[in-house]
Amino acid sequence: MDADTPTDEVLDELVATIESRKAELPEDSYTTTLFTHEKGKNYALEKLGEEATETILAAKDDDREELLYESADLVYHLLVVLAMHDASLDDLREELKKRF
Ligand SMILES: N=c1c2ncn([C@@H]3O[C@H](COP(=O)(O)OP(=O)(O)OP(=O)(O)O)[C@@H](O)[C@H]3O)c2ncn1[C@@H]1O[C@H](COP(=O)(O)O)[C@@H](O)[C@H]1O
Repeated sequence: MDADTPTDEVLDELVATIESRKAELPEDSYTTTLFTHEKGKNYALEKLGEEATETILAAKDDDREELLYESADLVYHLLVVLAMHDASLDDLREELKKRF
């Protein structure tokens, strides 16, 4: 993924990067640490919970900039946890579409 990626393709590009890290486990990657931590998937779940809490606190503070920053952290960690369970972005889209 790079800065030239159109914004409407960002989620797909991010998931492609996460899937690539999951397959290749490069050493210098934060995503790799989430997939390989000694606590197992609990580590990524703890991070997801932390980011959810930080997002809630930003919203309670009416801090729009912080809300967007923490929401991006939250979405990234959610996408990693979905990838851990072999759930794709299309699976998520399908689930959301069912509710239309
Ligand atoms: N979108 C993200 C992303 N969002 C958050 N993070 C990391 O998630 C961690 C969040 O943990 P913390 O909140 O504890 O970190 P922190 O720096 O203290 O942050 P705050 O407490 O201030 O919120 C930080 O290390 C962030 O770098 C991310 N790491 C990676 N990505 C994407 O994943 C791609 C691959 O990254 P690597 O796997 O590292 O190559 C990157 O190019 C990005 O596109």
